[in-house]
Amino acid sequence: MAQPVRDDAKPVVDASRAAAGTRVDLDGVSRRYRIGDVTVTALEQVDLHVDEAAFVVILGPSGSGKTTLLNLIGALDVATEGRVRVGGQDVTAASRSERARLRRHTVSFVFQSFNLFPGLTALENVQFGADVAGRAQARQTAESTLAGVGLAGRANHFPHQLSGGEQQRVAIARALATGNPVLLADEPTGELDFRTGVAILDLLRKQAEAGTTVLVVTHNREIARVADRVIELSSGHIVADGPPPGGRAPVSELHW
Ligand SMILES: Nc1ncnc2c1ncn2[C@@H]1O[C@H](COP(=O)(O)OP(=O)(O)OP(=O)(O)O)[C@@H](O)[C@H]1O
Repeated sequence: MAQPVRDDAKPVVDASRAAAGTRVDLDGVSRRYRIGDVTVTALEQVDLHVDEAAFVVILGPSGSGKTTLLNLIGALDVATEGRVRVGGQDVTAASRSERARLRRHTVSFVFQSFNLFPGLTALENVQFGADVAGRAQARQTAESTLAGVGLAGRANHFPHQLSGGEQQRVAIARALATGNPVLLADEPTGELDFRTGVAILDLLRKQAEAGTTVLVVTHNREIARVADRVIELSSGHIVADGPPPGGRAPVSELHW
């Protein structure tokens, strides 16, 4: 049995980066895909300004543009119109190498589909995050981060030997081990049971409190209750933006 996520799990922060704080700004951002004669608009004229160290949840139905939004902020995709800035750096105008540097040192991702390396163990996957970000003592960082998500006992297991939820926790640990100041998570609790999901949310919350700017995509309205701010997307537009109704709830109050 894997260990549960530790209640005392500490956020992983590279103080030299997080202390600088990193805000995210989108101005008039659209993303359109052209497929033959058809144009699909994934995002339309989105303006969004996120403060450093905020814990933001992006809500919306399937196809509303949530993943597209994260991909643009994380420099995995380029806007068709408008400007995306991360920590003041214009991602839209950045060269390929500048975008690669941003992905290494500023923004880390938890993907919906995990994207773990099948030939690396859980620990090696997590250490990869720390190595790519150039962290000193990458091995120790990886070990403590993996323990923080309750998987110290699975360090030498390969992804195919782990359950979906365990793979998700390795993916989260890999993103945390970078120590990057912006964390983007696409449905990070989708594969997790209630208790593990709540513990992971708590870890992400603490990460934001320690200085990381955290944006979490979800379908789950209950998760949104723990955010500082909830942004709702519908058909590529922001249709609501503000604190959760009733104010921010502690993670311990969640039910799902
Ligand atoms: N590479 C692509 N080519 C064409 N259309 C795309 C592409 N990527 C996304 N889209 C379209 O853009 C819209 C938004 O997609 P996106 O993946 O951002 O939605 P989402 O809210 O993340 O959905 P889900 O919750 O199902 O993951 C959808 O209509 C989708 O079909």
